[in-house]
Amino acid sequence: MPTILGQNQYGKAENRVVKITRDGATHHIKDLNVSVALSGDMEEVHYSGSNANVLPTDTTRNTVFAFAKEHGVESAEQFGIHLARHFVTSQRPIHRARIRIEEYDWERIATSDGREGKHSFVRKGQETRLTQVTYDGETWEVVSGLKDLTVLNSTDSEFWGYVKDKYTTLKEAYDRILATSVSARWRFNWTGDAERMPDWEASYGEVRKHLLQAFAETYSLSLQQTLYQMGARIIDHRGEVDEVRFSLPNSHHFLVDLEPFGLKNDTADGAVYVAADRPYGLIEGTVLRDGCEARIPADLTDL
Ligand SMILES: O=c1[nH]c(=O)c2[nH]c(=O)[nH]c2[nH]1
Repeated sequence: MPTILGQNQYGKAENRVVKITRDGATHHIKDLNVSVALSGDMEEVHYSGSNANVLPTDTTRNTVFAFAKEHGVESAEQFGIHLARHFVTSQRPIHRARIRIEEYDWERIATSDGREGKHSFVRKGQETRLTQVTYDGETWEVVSGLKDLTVLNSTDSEFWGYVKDKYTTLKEAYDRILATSVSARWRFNWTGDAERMPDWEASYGEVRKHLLQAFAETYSLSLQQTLYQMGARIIDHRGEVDEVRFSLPNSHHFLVDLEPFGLKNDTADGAVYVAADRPYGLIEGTVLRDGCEARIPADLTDL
């Protein structure tokens, strides 16, 4: 043979596992991105196409989710060790398993009365803060905002009572995860008067705070309702802002079906979700101070 097979590995990459454990009303979240790479006696599948030694990548994916349910996720290291040991010791042709795990950290969102939130989280790592200042020699316009502020409520979210046609398959949800990565812009009503210039730094912190608190404290029947509440909370508390526009991807978290492995997986406790990447719902809207004009472009990428 003029060619020979060199190093090779295979598996399922980027399994987005979210596990919510409940300690009464206080929820804990473990959010992992798990990639499995296996190698061993894999010459035949490459040379002749015989799959006799191939544990499907689909099975490696199922194993990740089933292990999250059955054995828990104390730490990424412990979870990785458990998985690697399983693949190498349970499958004769597999000699090496490499489990890579990224873990995303979440912080609790404090409530408006200063208590620590029980089931509302903001992902650690700073969002990007944005501003756009326009001046034509006469008129000032300041629009500030943020993007990539990732938030999650592990309960207090439902979605039901929607229109159903022959293409509707979505099941009504009475207790779901609500998660989004907030992109927002808010327009200041400052007109250039140096005496009345807002404290931009303080304003940013306050707008962000109200946005987060409204997200955490709204019992949500739809992301649209949460959007409106976030905008209204900002307008109600911040006199310097007349208009807020949001673009909110609905980051779907689906309960994984673990029935085939004899595991019951419901929202009650220790639920394991797959954080789906694409497609995602995209909910966008503007909230205005009554009587004010909408000037932020509908497409935030135009700003
Ligand atoms: O909050 C939601 N709003 C929707 O418009 C929608 N559509 C959908 O499929 N799921 C959801 N969730």
